[in-house]
Amino acid sequence: MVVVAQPAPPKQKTKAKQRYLKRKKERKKNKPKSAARPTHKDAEQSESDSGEDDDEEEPPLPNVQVVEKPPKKRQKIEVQQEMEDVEMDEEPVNTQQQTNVIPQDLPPLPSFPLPEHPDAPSKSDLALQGLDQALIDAELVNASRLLPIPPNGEEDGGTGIGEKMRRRLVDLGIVELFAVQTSLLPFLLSKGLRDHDLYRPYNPPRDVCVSAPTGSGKTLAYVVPIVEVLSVRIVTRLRALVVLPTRDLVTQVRETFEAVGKGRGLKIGTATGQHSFSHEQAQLVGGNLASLAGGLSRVDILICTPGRLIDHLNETPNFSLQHLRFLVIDEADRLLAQSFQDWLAQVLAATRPPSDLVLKHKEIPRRHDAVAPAFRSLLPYPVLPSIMDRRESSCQKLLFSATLTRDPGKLAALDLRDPKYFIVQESKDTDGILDVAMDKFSMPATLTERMLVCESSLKPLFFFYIILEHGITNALVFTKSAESTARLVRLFEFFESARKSSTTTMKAYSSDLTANERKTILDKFKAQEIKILVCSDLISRGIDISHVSHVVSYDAPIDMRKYVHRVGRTARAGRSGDAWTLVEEQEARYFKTMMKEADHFAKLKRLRAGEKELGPIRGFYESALGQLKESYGKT
Ligand SMILES: Nc1ncnc2c1ncn2[C@@H]1O[C@H](COP(=O)(O)OP(=O)(O)OP(=O)(O)O)[C@@H](O)[C@H]1O
Repeated sequence: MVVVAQPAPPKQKTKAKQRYLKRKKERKKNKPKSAARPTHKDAEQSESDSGEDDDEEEPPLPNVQVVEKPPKKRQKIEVQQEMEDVEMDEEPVNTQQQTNVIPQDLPPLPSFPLPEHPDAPSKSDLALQGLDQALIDAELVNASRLLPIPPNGEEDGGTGIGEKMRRRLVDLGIVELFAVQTSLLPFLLSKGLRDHDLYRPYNPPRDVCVSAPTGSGKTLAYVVPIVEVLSVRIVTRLRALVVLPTRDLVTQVRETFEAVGKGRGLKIGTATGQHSFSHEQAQLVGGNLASLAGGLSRVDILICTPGRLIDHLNETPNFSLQHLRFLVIDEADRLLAQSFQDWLAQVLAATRPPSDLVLKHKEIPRRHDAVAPAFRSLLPYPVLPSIMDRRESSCQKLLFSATLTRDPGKLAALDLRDPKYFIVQESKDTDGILDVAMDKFSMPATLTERMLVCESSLKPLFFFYIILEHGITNALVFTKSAESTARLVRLFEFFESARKSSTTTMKAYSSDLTANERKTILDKFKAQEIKILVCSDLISRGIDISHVSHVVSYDAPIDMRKYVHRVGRTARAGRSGDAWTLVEEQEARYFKTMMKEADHFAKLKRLRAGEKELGPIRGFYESALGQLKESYGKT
């Protein structure tokens, strides 16, 4: 059925529109006749309704009746709705028109790859960024490298050491050089030194940083060259200074110097605060004349802790570092972390000539090596070849550690001169430079590592279990404090008496004891009269006791450096060793993460102990615990 549309009633015009239409009519009237075209009234009407201001006349519309279809209102709204879903920001559009213009057979839009986020740089990439060039150029040394020492004859076999020293080493049972020594000795004992070339003011030596695993022979790597070089000296001056973090290490290194330097006439001194200050002063310097040129040293080599060194620098007359040919910082990362009175800055300043000092004639000794070359410009007369020649301090800094820091701030404080790095790595497959950059440490290949996760309240029981079950003796046991050490030893004594056993002797070694008590205990342990020594981290670094076959971390170490040094008390010099770590359940996650970050977790054997294992000794343990409570109650 066809419906004839009724014309819509005329709309009410606003005053503004009426004014507009009037002006429009007037404009049309004023137009020239030729330009005018016939218009259709309806068209004019619709145009004016649309509100467009257009002077162009519409072509005449045919006079037809308009037949309109019923409006598809609902459909239109739906389309509009869809559009809104898609483009929220756009103006509503004439959807009808739009659908009309989109051709149906368009090819699909090309798809572009999604924007990609660049991968975050790996930890290793980050570690290598901004790395010191000296570290990048490090000499990598394979830990398995050995070099036989020819005992007799002119040929040194590439070791760089003289005949006398070779004979001495062989006498000490050292018939081959360990990896770190194979590189360092020839480097430090370059040709010419044996021709009485003590100082090299015009061609000063390069400083050295060494990273090598625990027990790999770092001590001999500096003791041998120092003895070799200083043996040519005429006047006794303090020419080698070895700084170590603890008194026990000072004693140990002194013994090595004495053994290696036997028959060379070098005088060796120590300063640790173990003796009175005046006693130490009398050992180190002679004479009453203050500021005697070059100091008046009684020792060629001084081995000391940083605190006591600073005391002597500040308060001992005639104590001078102007002659230093070697400054050794062993356990360097630990010492550089120690800011005691800014010891390093004070030591370095003392090796350089002061700007305001001029030596007087009577102070000037006659022997040619009595005043260090770098200090000779202070003399009141020119010294050949010319006073204007630039002479640098010949003090060569040697840094050693199994966990060498790469902290640029700490290394910068050392003011290293053209440093040369040596990195000893256990495996050929690892990247030693990257490992140092990422604080991943090389361990002795002969070390076996185990961990045992335990309930914290039963930790002593687990500890006694591994001692008995695995026959642990000749062991160092590390705890977190002196108090914890004392308690564990006491509990073990009660445990042993409950078992009616006295085969295993266990003693505490801690800062609670006097220096003499500690020495006695350490000597007994070295003589194997004491089987197990329980200690805090006091002796976790550097201490070299060859028969230590086990290390137990009763309290798990809180950082990787501590772990490396503790476990490094065994498996030294190529011997095998076992390291155990007891990890409380609540610490397990942290400990595992620490190990994983150091790429070391896979090396750990994980062990368990349940009631089946612990049951047989639980009764003794509970009895010991009761006795311990009672004894603490009494005290
Ligand atoms: N060439 C060698 N031949 C035989 N034994 C050696 C040799 N070099 C060193 N040793 C012995 O190896 C042991 C470990 O040496 P040293 O104490 O110097 O290790 P280290 O690298 O300083 O360890 P740490 O990092 O724990 O201080 C010592 O007993 C030392 O006498």
